[in-house]
Amino acid sequence: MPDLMKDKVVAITGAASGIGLACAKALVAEGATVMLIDRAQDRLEACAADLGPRALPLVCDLLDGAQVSGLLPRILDLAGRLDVFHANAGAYVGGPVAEGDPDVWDRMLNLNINAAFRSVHAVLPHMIAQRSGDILFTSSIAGVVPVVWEPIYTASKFAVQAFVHSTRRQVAPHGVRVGAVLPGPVVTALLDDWPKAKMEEALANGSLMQPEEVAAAVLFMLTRPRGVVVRDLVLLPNAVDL
Ligand SMILES: NC(=O)c1ccc[n+]([C@@H]2O[C@H](COP(=O)([O-])OP(=O)(O)OC[C@H]3O[C@@H](n4cnc5c(N)ncnc54)[C@H](O)[C@@H]3O)[C@@H](O)[C@H]2O)c1
Ligand SMILES: OC[C@@H](O)[C@@H](O)[C@@H](O)CO
Repeated sequence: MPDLMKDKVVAITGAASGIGLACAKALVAEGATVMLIDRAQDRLEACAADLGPRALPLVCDLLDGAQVSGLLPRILDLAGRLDVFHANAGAYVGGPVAEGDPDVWDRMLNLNINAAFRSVHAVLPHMIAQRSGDILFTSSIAGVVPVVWEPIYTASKFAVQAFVHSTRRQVAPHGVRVGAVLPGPVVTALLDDWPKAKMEEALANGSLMQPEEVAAAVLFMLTRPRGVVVRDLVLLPNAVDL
């Protein structure tokens, strides 16, 4: 069995779909025990069953602050330790600001920013105490390029980038690494919001990646020597002009 992640315990949010699920598969295949965290209980349990005994489902609504605060004890109960926390869950809203619905923005901003930061807050003391660990975000190309067709989503991922860079510097002296993978468009349910014509054009001209490409990048990031951090890894379909 490949064993690049043998004996490591990894927790991934948004693991019942898309990029989170692909990362879970890649890490289980490399010997990790993976806590699959998601609110979609049925999908989550089906995914965990599919991945085998080293994939453990943990149902959590990340928009519920109390559930997020309780994540660490639940992870430790199930897996005994925590080496990697992958704050991956996120949502997408695109379109013109003038025509947007601020209540819809609020739900996305709460998930992409507040829930992600709260989840890191819940697990960081454990990593600092053990003087080792990895915090990894799924950010986006929209975290470093102001994407004109998705200003609110772009703002959410710029916030993620600011958090990654500043928190990384706080916790590096404690042996904890913080980094982000920043993909361009990936074929997942997240892009259901894209106009049909845009999706068809992207599929036809090769400007969409598969989630497995992101999982391979995540595995690369997590398997660098402990003294090296990949702070930002931007990953684009080469046909994307961003
Ligand atoms: N798909 C892309 O093009 C793309 C590109 C760059 C970055 N990203 C980022 O990748 C991450 C994952 O997105 P994806 O494309 O795999 O999307 P996805 O929709 O396939 O998966 C998102 C998962 O998050 C879960 N989730 C949503 N709200 C939740 C909540 N309140 N509590 C718990 N779980 C919740 C969903 O149930 C789902 O399983 C997001 O942060 C997204 O911004 C996606
Ligand atoms: O729209 C371009 C990208 O921002 C988007 O497809 C993707 O990065 C979503 O995170």
